[in-house]
Amino acid sequence: MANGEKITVQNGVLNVPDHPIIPFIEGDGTGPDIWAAASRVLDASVEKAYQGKRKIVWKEVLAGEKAFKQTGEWLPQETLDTIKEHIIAIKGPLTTPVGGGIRSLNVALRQELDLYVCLRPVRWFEGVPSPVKRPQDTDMVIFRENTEDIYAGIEYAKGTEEVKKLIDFLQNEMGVKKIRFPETSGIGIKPISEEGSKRLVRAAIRYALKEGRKSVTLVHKGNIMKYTEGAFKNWGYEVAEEEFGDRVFTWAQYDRIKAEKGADAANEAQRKAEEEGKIIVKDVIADIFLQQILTRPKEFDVVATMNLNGDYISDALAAQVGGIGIAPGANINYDTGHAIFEATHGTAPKYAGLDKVNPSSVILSGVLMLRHLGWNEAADLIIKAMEKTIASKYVTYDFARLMEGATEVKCSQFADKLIENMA
Ligand SMILES: NC(=O)C1=CN([C@@H]2O[C@H](COP(=O)(O)OP(=O)(O)OC[C@H]3O[C@@H](n4cnc5c(N)ncnc54)[C@H](OP(=O)(O)O)[C@@H]3O)[C@@H](O)[C@H]2O)C=CC1
Ligand SMILES: O=C(O)CCC(=O)C(=O)O
Ligand SMILES: [Mg+2]
Repeated sequence: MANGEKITVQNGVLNVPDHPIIPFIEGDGTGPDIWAAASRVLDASVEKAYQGKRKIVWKEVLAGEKAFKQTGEWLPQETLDTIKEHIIAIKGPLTTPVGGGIRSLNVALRQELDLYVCLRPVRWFEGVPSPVKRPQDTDMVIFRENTEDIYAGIEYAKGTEEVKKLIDFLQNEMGVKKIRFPETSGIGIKPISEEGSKRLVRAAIRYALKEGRKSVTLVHKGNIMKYTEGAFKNWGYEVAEEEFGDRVFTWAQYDRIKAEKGADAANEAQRKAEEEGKIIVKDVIADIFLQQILTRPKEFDVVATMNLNGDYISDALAAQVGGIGIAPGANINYDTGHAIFEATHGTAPKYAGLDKVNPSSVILSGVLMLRHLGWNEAADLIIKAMEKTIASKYVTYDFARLMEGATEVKCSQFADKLIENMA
């Protein structure tokens, strides 16, 4: 089956042939260097784990600068169709200009395929340099909503007809008096829906139950944005209690018990729930969360949040375990089975073509993909090789500059060493 076969889905369950065709986007900037390294590591792990019985058949699809050069389009329809058809894909980073130009292709891919969960696990590998004293205490899994929020792209530039119309509507029909400088404002709109929030929190709770995690924390700024972020929190508690009633204990329940029977009774109810192995569903306001992940990381486990908070939190948490050179991710629709695996970081343009940056984020995104396919033996080989390689201080520049006695290697050499360490 040299040409490979398509992955299919039935009732949300993947059917993975031994030679699945998996589309990949190489990415812009450092993408080509990283992808060359990552694909070699993924292939080697599959070869070693299954002795030739299984093999990924890679199929390149175009997006970003390479697509624009070859087709005149940034995100060709053919790319979207191919990914839709093959269910699973993996990608390198794509450039988004700031303050004008094309809108994010990364966001477009997520929205077009309705990949509503951006899953970003954050764990520490022994030996990785970190700015915190106990990086091993950070072990969280971010569920970032991936299709709504200000990422919906409803935004109008200062001085345009659109923004004038919108401001006029807000002032004259909605009675808005608080636009401080109406003549020179741009306006962005933040849609957050009940469906979008509930499907995200549902996925986070299911994950927590399946993986034996202890808590799901809803992170929001609901004190300020009451009907978007505050509503997200309320809908999160609703879905937890309505759909997972006997397997969770929520802080909304805690508050009700406290109001009725006092704090001791509420504490006792939570203690009992923890003892019974129930998932604690709690919430925290986003600003203090960013302090507490540093000061009390052990208190957080699965984190469910909206798009913008999730974007900030992803990079902040990645820093605690060694930075975005080692921060993987997956964009998933749990209903259709579609998923695109990608790193948390971007194109790091100043390092493009230097064979320099850390390929671990895309490699670990590949590990998430292998696990998603059920190919755990290959995934385990990569994790073991990564642990061994980092422990031997054979690392790319980002880790080398923070480690004593490290051997700094190129992106491709790091991949070579991982492959060697699979043996
Ligand atoms: N999903 C995606 O495709 C994403 C795309 N982007 C896009 O990428 C472009 C650049 O964004 P920018 O904000 O500079 O963020 P980047 O993540 O591209 O880079 C910021 C810094 O992070 C470090 N870094 C990034 N990648 C690696 C790596 N593989 N190994 C080691 N260190 C790494 C480097 O730090 P240092 O210089 O200190 O070594 C780099 O200068 C923008 O167009 C942005 O929109 C951004 C995020 C995600
Ligand atoms: O699309 C982009 O350019 C940025 C995306 C991003 O920051 C992310 O995926 O975390
Ligand atoms: Mg980001």
